Amino acid sequence: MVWIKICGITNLADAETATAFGANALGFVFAPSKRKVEPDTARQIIKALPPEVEKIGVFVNEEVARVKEIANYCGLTGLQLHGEESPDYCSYFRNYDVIKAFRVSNYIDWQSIKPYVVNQCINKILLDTYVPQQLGGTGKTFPWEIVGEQEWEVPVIIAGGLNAGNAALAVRLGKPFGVDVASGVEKEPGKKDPVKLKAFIEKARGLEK
Ligand SMILES: O=C(O)c1ccccc1N[C@@H]1O[C@H](COP(=O)(O)O)[C@@H](O)[C@H]1O
Repeated sequence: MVWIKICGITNLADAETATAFGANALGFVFAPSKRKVEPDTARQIIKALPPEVEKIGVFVNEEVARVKEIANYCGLTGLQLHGEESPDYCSYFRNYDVIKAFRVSNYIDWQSIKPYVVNQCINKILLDTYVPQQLGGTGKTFPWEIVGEQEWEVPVIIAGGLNAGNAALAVRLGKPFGVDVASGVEKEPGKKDPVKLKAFIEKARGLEK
């Protein structure tokens, strides 16, 4: 069954709704974003969530000490490093599930990803759509078939522009370990739409009636 992360959680109601519909992981953005959440808020939400739900902090080129401080304070279980973090940087977080994001246009630059895999400093790869001057949450897709054409040595997550209308195709073409969505299940930035959330999870998992 495909692993699903719902990103850009800013309030408990959305976190509980996504969890009830079967999300495996929730994402909390601590980088500059329309979905940015304060550590105090994230901590309160995370405290109320069941242990089996993964709590992933999203960071972009943040200082190592600050990432560790927020992760510890909030009770994060994983880190999504969405900037230009190096393999050495990633290896500072051995106690966390480390997801390294790489931005993709119409091909995958395996040479830039390989050092992270060879050094075993990450647990998962996330492929998000390259949009100049935007760090994430772009709402734009890339050709998912380029993921499915390759053998991966670590679990791969597809992100970028996913929604209930395209999730099933992304999973069929890309054959990923998981999918991640932020803007495609929102009413407005930082507020999720329960109807879109439910439909996304059902479509990604092929469970729709
Ligand atoms: O969601 C954000 O605002 C964000 C900001 C900075 C870095 C990453 C961010 N989110 C990640 O972006 C991708 C794609 O999002 P979308 O579904 O296209 O809106 C996803 O991996 C989010 O985790």
